[in-house]
Amino acid sequence: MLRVNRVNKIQGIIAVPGDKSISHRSIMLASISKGETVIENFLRGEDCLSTIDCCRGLGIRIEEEGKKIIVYGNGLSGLKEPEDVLNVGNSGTTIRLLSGILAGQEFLTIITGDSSIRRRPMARIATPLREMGAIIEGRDNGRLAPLSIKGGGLKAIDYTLPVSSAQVKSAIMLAGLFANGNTKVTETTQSRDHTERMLKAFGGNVKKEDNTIIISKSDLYGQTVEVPGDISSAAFFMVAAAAMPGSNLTIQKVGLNPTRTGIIDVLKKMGADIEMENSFVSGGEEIGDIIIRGCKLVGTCIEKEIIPRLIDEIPVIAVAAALAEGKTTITGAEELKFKESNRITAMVTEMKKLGINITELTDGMEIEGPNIIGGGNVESYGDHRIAMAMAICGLFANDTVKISNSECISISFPQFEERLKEITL
Ligand SMILES: O=C(O)C1=C[C@@H](OP(=O)(O)O)[C@@H](O)[C@H](O)C1
Ligand SMILES: C=C(OP(=O)(O)O)C(=O)O
Repeated sequence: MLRVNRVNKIQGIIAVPGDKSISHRSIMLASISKGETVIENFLRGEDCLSTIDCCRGLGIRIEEEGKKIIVYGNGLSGLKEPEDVLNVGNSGTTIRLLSGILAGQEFLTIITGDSSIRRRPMARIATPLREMGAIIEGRDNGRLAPLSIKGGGLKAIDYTLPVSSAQVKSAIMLAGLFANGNTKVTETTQSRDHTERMLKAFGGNVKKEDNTIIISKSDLYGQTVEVPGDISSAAFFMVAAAAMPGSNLTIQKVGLNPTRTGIIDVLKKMGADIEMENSFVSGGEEIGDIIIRGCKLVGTCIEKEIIPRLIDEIPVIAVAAALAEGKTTITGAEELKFKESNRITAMVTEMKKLGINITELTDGMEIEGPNIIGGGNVESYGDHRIAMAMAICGLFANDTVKISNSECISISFPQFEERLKEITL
């Protein structure tokens, strides 16, 4: 149980842990590359540790040397049939991206995860991977994990994503590395493009024509990867500082890939005082410091087009909206129903418990502010982003906010409480 009390301001200079999406991808690409990959600032959150476990289960040697992770890649055809079921824990990114790699392997793998993973939709990856030639079975007529995957002999496909999802896009791209011909993936709304960027950095044959990515069989070579700070973790402190007048916070070396910076655009639209400094590029990813000064925010309208650029930040954006003057509407966000929890219902239910004026919509939510936030007991639903968003509510509440099942925070941000203590006065 995490207890959070009201504070007067947010102040300091901090760093947040490594980006979760980039950490997962660095282990997976390194595992199928030739030679060694050294990963710096890898996120030691439970989800990324699950990716390490799964790749070890596929016969890859992965070692921790001080702060670095070293992966001894075996090349494109160097994975081995696992002796046991692979378990991704709570990580959707692990099961979906790894399924793309497993579709390229002639051996059998059975892959599963925790109760949340076993409820999340897998047909979105199984359908295109089957079209490429992989044999994938699962519960509910092949739609739910555990999944069994037997691949090999893949053929390239030309696929338009029916939902905007970087996980589905990446699964097809990774399978495309093992397929004969040019695999094409088209997306109507741009989702995070870390797989495209990292594949290029590892020597992969990948190019983009308009909104279509084209990939073909190519050897990958081990690299040094410097993982930027996770903007999705930074978002919790960004909202706290932006909405609390008198605050002044610097978050150093955060990933500023434009496919991830929707949170900055939205907070600015809400009147927040945010600046970026010391920008540089490493491994094809933009990195920089974010400086936030607190002020009064105003409500805004968030629609479908921007959702993929801030999908994981919506729970904490709802908190910013509760503190802002006027109405905030979030629509076109149905995908939130398929995350670790149904994040629309979870945020609406829990914020209501603290007296916040919030209404559930079929594809989002509507929040009328500003609210006087009360204390009380709230639930995390075992969802790290819900737990941290509710903790940010506590910083503004007139009594203690107690979040049960808050251990799940270690899935993406094990040092969340420590960092929060460092910046609150
Ligand atoms: O590719 C990734 O690393 C991720 C993609 C997003 O999921 P979807 O692809 O399901 O939108 C996001 O919500 C998740 O936290 C990480
Ligand atoms: C949805 C998330 O992750 P995943 O899909 O990897 O479980 C998240 O981190 O918010």
